[in-house]
Amino acid sequence: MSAVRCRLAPIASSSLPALAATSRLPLLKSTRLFSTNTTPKAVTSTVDVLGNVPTLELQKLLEGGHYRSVVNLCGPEEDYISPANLCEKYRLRYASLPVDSNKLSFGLGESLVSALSTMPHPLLVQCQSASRASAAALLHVASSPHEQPDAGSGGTAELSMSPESKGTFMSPTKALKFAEEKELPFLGKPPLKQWVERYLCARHVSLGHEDPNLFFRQLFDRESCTFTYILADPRTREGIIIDPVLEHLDRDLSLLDEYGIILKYALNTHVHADHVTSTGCMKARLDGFRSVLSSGYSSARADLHVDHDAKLFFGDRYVVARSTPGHTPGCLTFVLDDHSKAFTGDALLIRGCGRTDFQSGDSELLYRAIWTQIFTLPESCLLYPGHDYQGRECSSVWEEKRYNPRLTKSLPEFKELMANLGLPQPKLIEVAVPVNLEDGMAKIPSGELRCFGCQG
Ligand SMILES: N[C@@H](CCC(=O)N[C@@H](CSS)C(=O)NCC(=O)O)C(=O)O
Repeated sequence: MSAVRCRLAPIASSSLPALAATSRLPLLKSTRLFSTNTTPKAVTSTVDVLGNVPTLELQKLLEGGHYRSVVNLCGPEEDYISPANLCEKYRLRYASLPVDSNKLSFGLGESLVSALSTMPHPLLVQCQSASRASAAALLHVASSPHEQPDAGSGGTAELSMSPESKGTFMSPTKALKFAEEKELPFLGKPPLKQWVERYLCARHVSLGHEDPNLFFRQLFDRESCTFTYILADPRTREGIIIDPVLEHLDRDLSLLDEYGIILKYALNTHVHADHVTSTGCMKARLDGFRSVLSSGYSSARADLHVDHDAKLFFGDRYVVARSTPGHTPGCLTFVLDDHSKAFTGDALLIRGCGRTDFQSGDSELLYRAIWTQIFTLPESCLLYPGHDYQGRECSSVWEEKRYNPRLTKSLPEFKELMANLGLPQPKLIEVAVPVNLEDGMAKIPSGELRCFGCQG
């Protein structure tokens, strides 16, 4: 609440000065025009928004006994008719939460959501033009499950929460659709609209992902900037590892041991060109699991080749393989059963994507795969890439659909861009590709296959 001034007026005592209170009402300080939003607009059944209106009109609204509280978003420097005295007169709760359109922050959104949910309803939210008020009301709707339209309570099915979204927070797209249907005035103010979108996105992707039925760790290799992931069912202790790196075999085996994980599968999202997988060597050190690669690499070595839609179970949980070719022909994205997380390998990177200039890469295939197989996941789905070169850890479908500078281009523009990236070849490509085609094994002079690296 530190970002805003919040003054909650106590419910007035029984001895209310009648006419005296009216005479204390501040006069209009200038000839500023009143808002065009002079009648309350219902955002929900208990939250209305209103612009700046003349005292008598405000009085008529508040004396009727309908509202139980008023939240005023105007700052002290603005010309407006303060509802404070009228609230005192009619024994309504009153809060002043100035919203400066030049200082819109996440914290401000949190304060507004908190105020609008705790003030007694029916509630009137007011500002000059009802723009800030309608933005605040939308944040409240998106954050409050009981305020959200759903099929069961007469709302449109399209606006209802998807079962995959699990949490109680409305998706940014649904919330904005709701705002459009209601013709909320903030939509006409770009800074307010952008603030609302960003607040909704940040809340939406950060909620509902703490899953007590999933053990999850993200690990990093600084040399190749590769991410490795461990997932397990905490009940059965069965788990998987995705894209393990040879140099970290000891680290990963120790962690699996310390976590008490019974490894079922070691998955490679594709045949890597920049580092050697540890899946082959891991098999020399740990029993009971199978290495996995796409059936797109039918001649490559792996214990299991999987097709698009294959489910890989660990305990009661599973990931589904989705074919996302383009960086290489056999790239897979592994999607968690509840669509809360997806492991995109080198198909989709944060604000980027895998290069398509070697290993039979195909930029058109990649573009189509990302749009059809990844961007169709719920917007709240967290995306965990195979690499990040700029210190980022994860993203979401919502973010990448809007902010990925490559994938937001048209297909012809994307193809043009990908054909001219001009990146140097990965330093290890000549070594890594042949070894990874053998599941991280290498032929020793006698022709036998041994673990690459340990040669054991
Ligand atoms: N400098 C690294 C290789 C960097 C690189 O080419 N990364 C690949 C994924 S690993 S094959 C990629 O697709 N990058 C896309 C991009 O836009 O950066 C090395 O020498 O190993």
